[in-house]
Amino acid sequence: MSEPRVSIEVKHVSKRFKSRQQEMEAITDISVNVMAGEFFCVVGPSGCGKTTLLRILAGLETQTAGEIVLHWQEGGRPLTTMVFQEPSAFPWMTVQQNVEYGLKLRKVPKSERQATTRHWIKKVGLEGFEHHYPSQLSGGMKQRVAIARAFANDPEILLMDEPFANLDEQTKLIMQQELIELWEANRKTVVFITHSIDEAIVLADRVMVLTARPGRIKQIFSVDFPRPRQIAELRSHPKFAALFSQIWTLLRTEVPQKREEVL
Ligand SMILES: Nc1ncnc2c1ncn2[C@@H]1O[C@H](COP(=O)(O)OP(=O)(O)OP(=O)(O)O)[C@@H](O)[C@H]1O
Repeated sequence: MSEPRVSIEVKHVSKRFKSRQQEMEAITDISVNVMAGEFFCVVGPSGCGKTTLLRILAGLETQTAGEIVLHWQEGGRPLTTMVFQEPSAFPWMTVQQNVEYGLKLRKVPKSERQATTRHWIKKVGLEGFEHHYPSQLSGGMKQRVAIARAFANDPEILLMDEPFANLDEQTKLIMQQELIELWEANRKTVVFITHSIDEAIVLADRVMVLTARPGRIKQIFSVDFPRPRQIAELRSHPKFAALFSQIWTLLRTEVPQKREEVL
């Protein structure tokens, strides 16, 4: 069997924010390879630089030191799509127009665009809501629009910044299960930021734990539950509890440092 391909190579990346009053190191010397088709989660205390790292991967922010290499078999820069914590659907566009947006930008022919849009609207359970505007949807439905738009775009790399953080617990569970199923059928390279250890464990192939700010790699855990995964079953698995406890033991040593800093 051939070796899995590296998709994202993060080499000694640091980021320092400078303002007139102060300089602040957000992340320090992060080096990690995310493999093609891997679901890679990042957890860490609030303010440790998770979003900063993701924004650097998306090309929205420039690192102060180090290098990001995105590998793609076809050469050039792979297509990268980001899903944010806040529902990011355009309020003046219908569900259908929102999902279609990236395809339109890339000038995908109309018939293919419409078929792809229909496919993803159905996949995320928004059939019947094609002509609704985001203001007519619940929070969970808006995040479904964002996820459908991201998958419809067919990116090589999907960057997700706490996409379920603002959802109620039941909707979150449903969305996690739906995301797992979509991903298991499509195997994008995903970097997924979360505050939630159990969200990371149910979704990820590996979980990277960062220290308090400036974020450094504390440890990377492999999550070897077989796929396809069923969240409800996983959570009651003894290995789930053991892994949760290992990650929490590491993270809790970081949280007090952060509190003292804030107080
Ligand atoms: N554009 C910016 N200018 C100055 N400082 C910034 C900027 N963006 C982020 N920071 C600072 O960098 C640090 C890391 O922020 P970041 O949002 O990456 O953390 P995070 O781990 O994603 O936090 P949270 O979990 O609370 O969302 C914070 O102290 C933040 O205030």
